[in-house]
Amino acid sequence: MQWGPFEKGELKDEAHLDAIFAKYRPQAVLHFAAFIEAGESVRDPQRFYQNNVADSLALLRVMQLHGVDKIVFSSTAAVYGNPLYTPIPETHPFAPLNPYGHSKLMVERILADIALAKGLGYTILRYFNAAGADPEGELRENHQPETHLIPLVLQAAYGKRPNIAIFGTDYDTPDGTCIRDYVHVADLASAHVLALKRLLSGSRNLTANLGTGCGFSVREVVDTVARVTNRPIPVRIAERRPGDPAILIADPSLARSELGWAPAYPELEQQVRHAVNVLNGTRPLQG
Ligand SMILES: NC(=O)c1ccc[n+]([C@@H]2O[C@H](COP(=O)([O-])OP(=O)(O)OC[C@H]3O[C@@H](n4cnc5c(N)ncnc54)[C@H](O)[C@@H]3O)[C@@H](O)[C@H]2O)c1
Ligand SMILES: O=c1ccn([C@@H]2O[C@H](COP(=O)(O)OP(=O)(O)O[C@H]3O[C@H](CO)[C@H](O)[C@H](O)[C@H]3O)[C@@H](O)[C@H]2O)c(=O)[nH]1
Repeated sequence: MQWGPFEKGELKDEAHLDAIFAKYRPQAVLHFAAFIEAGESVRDPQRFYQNNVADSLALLRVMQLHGVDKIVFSSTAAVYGNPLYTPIPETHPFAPLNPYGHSKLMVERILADIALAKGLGYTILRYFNAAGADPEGELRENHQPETHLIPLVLQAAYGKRPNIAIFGTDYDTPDGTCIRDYVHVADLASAHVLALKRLLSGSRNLTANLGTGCGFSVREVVDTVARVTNRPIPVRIAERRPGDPAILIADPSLARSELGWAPAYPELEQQVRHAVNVLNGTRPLQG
């Protein structure tokens, strides 16, 4: 893999952003930076709104200063809240359950308003559950603290935690546990490349879901990790986690038709295999 230059900085440091824009003269921005832990956003909403909304405004100010008028923004399925129906199309009503989801929806609104007022070109990508790891074995996720299901199940498989807690087994789903649409991080990356090319070609603004359209339950995730790692996984049944919808499955048809996007790694097993390969420092074995 060939990497571009890396500059570390804070969105709110407008002088630094200004220098970076002057140095590289970008044509467009891919905006991933955000606080992402929903539970933390409930405990400290101001910090989330400051970081995710106010600091995004700082980025948009610097973009405008440098005449950069194209942006791809990382949004989330959390804007839909508890879905009224699945699969979820982009036209589904918004009802975020926490400040994290609200903060993303606010930035979506800001982008649409600036597009109307100043002609900003944008693509908003609403990811469902990001999963997997770099298929080439170089990159993986590393959250501190980790709250996402798949990396936690992997920790349980390798004895780095005593067990995995399943948050609720009484949901209205076939096995009683929550269902999510896991989308491989490499497929998220390819959607960004397609979105960027489309934006640069002057196409109209777009808001699109990124998911596979298939759902897997928490138990299915645990079973898949057990199968891939060939290790037993101690499970603890726990209370429901507040704010968790029973089922979140994307209708990804807009991303397919508008971006020509089709996930290369829609299978949960393959996503888990890539995460395991990187975790163990091994190069990809299969697929
Ligand atoms: N992981 C998922 O399942 C998921 C799902 C939907 C949407 N998203 C969105 O995708 C994006 C990336 O998520 P991720 O899972 O890689 O999260 P992450 O926490 O691994 O990465 C976010 C990065 O942004 C940086 N950052 C945060 N605020 C910043 C600021 N003000 N200035 C500069 N840097 C800042 C953090 O230091 C971190 O490196 C986020 O916008 C998130 O909301 C993620
Ligand atoms: O220890 C755990 C951790 C999670 N879960 C369950 O596993 C499922 C997935 O949970 P994650 O925390 O991995 O992911 P979320 O669905 O909560 O949220 C993720 O996807 C959302 C969009 O779908 C948001 O974007 C959010 O930022 C992102 O973390 C949920 O049903 C959750 O209750 C457990 O049972 N035990």
